[in-house]
Order: sequence, then C-alpha cells, then structure tokens
Amino acid sequence: MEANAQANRRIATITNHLLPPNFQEGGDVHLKRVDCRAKGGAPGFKVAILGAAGGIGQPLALLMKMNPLVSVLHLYDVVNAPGVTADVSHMDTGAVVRGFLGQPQLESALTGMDLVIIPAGVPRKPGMTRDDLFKINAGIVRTLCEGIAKCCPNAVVNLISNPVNSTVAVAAEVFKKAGTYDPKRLLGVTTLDVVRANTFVAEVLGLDPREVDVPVVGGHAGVTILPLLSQVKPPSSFSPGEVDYLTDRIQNGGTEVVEAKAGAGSATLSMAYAAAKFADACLRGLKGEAGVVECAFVASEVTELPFFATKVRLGRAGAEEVYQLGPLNEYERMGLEKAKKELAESIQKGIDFIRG
Ligand SMILES: NC(=O)C1=CN([C@@H]2O[C@H](COP(=O)(O)OP(=O)(O)OC[C@H]3O[C@@H](n4cnc5c(N)ncnc54)[C@H](O)[C@@H]3O)[C@@H](O)[C@H]2O)C=CC1
Ligand SMILES: O=C([O-])CC(=O)C(=O)O
Repeated sequence: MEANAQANRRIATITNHLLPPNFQEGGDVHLKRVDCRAKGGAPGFKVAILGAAGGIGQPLALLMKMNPLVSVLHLYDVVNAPGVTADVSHMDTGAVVRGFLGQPQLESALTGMDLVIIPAGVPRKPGMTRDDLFKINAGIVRTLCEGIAKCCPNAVVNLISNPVNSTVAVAAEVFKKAGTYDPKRLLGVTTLDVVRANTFVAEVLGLDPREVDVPVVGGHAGVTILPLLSQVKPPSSFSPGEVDYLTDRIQNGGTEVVEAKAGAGSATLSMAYAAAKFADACLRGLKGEAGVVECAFVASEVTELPFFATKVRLGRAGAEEVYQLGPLNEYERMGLEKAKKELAESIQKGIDFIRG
C-alpha cells in the first residue's frame, strides 16, 4: 500500500535554473531540487520572449530553443510560464531555458538579455481592426518597455504586439523618457507580411516560395501594408488583375486568418515562424554576419514619417542601414500616399499615449 502511495505521489525533479527564486521543496506535487554540474558557458546570445505562453509565444519559444545562436532563453508571461518552460526545456538543444511568471519576475527575466521579442498582448477577433487592440496592448507594451529600459537598455527589441504601427511609437517614447532610446535597436516585426507575400506571389508565378523575394514596405495594417510587386525577385511581370488580387490578399492576410479562426484568435503559427526567422536575422547581424537584410518597421528618414517599414541591413548595432524605397510604379505611388495617411495617424496615437 505504502509503495503504491509512493508511486502515485508525483515527484518532479527540477534543476536549479528552472526554479523560481522563492521555491520550497514539498507540497502535493513533490518537486526536488537537484544541483547539476555547471555547463561550460556555451557561447551564444541571451534571448527573452515576453508573452511566451501565448499563441505566438509557445511555438516561438520552441523555434528559439532550436536556434543554435541562442545560449540562454528566458520565457516570461503573466500566466502559464512555468509549464511552457518545463516543456520546452526538455528539448535536447543547446539553449538553457528559464521561466519567469508575473510582474515581480519581469526584471529577472530581462537582466542581461541581448534580444527581447515581444508577442505579449490581446489578439483580434472577427470584425475588429488591429487599432481596436490599442487600448489594452499599448499599456502592456509600455510596462514591458519600462522593464527593458531599466534592465537591458542595450538589447535589440523585436516588437510584435499589435497595432505595430502604434506600439513601436509607444516603445520609442518610453525609451526616450528613460534616456535609453537607440532607434537602431527598436524594430517592429513585419516579417509575416513578407512571408505571406512570398507565398502568394510564388503561387501565382508557379515557383517555390523559397526562391521568391517580395519587398513589403509601409506598416503592418490594411492599406499601410504595401507590397512592391514591381521589385519582386526573380524579376516578374503581373497583369493588372494579378496585381489587384495579390495586393488585396497580402494586405488582408491577417484578416483572412482571423476570420478562418472564427473567434479563436489570429495568426500564431505562421507568425511564430516569421518572428523566429526575423530574430535569427537579428542574431546573425549581432554576431557580425555581413549582408543580413530584412524588412522591418523602424525609425526612418525614407519618408516624412518618423517610422516606416523598408528593407534594413541588420548588424552588430541593430538596424544599421535603412534602405530607400527604390523605383515605384504609378500603382505603388498611389498606394504609398494612402499608406502614409493612415500611418501618420497611427504613429501619432502611439506618441500621444506616452506624452499625453
Ligand atoms: N506583428 C505581427 O505580424 C503580428 C502580431 N500579432 C499580435 O501579437 C499579439 C499576441 O498574439 P497571440 O499570441 O495570438 O495572443 P495570445 O492571447 O494567444 O497570447 C498573448 C500572451 O500575452 C500574455 N500577456 C498579456 N499581458 C501580458 C503582460 N503584461 N506581460 C507579459 N505577457 C502578457 C498573455 O498572458 C498571453 O499568454 C497580439 O497583439 C497580436 O495582434 C499577431 C500576429 C502577427
Ligand atoms: O491580423 C492580425 O490581427 C494579426 C496580424 O497582425 C497578422 O496576422 O498579420
């Protein structure tokens, strides 16, 4: 009987690096502390994911755990971080995984990080615009960026939380207020627009999407998402009907997923893929690899707006070079005017949120 009782009693053995600072042995589920021999400090970058237990956060944690450039992976959320951390930490890849739960652990999650990826915040439901998320998500982004300014002011920040067209301005204002703002290190993630554009254009051209490169500029919402089909590689021409179809599908790709999920959220898996691809590019840049170029929503002088998405070259300092738009056709010039009008308002909304 006693043997059975013992067998039924769940005993989990958790290594020190997974334990919260206030851990005590015992309780219904018996957690045992085990001291492991220290690992010989694998070289690599320290990466934190804020919002790691969410729809994007979980698959993104999995993908970052698989990235050989990552030596330490911090998973922070206000719910369920210990479970996701225990799960991902069993993967036999190099990165050491640590979990952090709730605001009191935010500073520990951020201290020493080289790259912070932020998919924290509420997603859309059918009928909502990304801007409808502003009220909740701007506050979340403010709190998290205050933590970054305090604990890892030199980290590169990949901001995913919507509306990106406004939250990047919120983050910039928080960093300015704290005196830590470095425009090269704050990047709004628009990679999913490029990923979608590559996929849809490849379908139309009958090519493998891995061979296709579509620059997508502007911002990350509706008409602000501006695919430059005249600059597609390999060089391709499209009929007016194809241009209309592709532009509309790329601009509304997010809504396509929101409607298909019918209330269960927005893109998570393709977004985690896109975020992991972009984070990997940032890490390769930080490492000093030459010629790493991705589209991102950054501080920019390409237009009269303070932020704009274009191709940027990623290096040791973050977005080291912001590329010009290149030649646009008439259709794209008209799209650019529409995009700038909406973008200007969204950016101002983010600035006003902090400046009041
Ligand atoms: N930039 C882009 O291309 C895309 C952006 N998104 C946006 O990403 C965000 C997250 O989307 P999902 O993962 O699907 O949402 P989700 O609701 O599944 O996950 C969000 C996570 O954030 C956490 N969270 C909430 N407040 C927090 C706080 N103060 N600190 C830390 N974590 C907090 C939640 O507990 C949850 O685990 C949304 O705003 C969504 O609109 C989504 C797809 C693409
Ligand atoms: O559409 C949404 O709400 C999520 C998102 O940004 C995207 O999938 O592009």
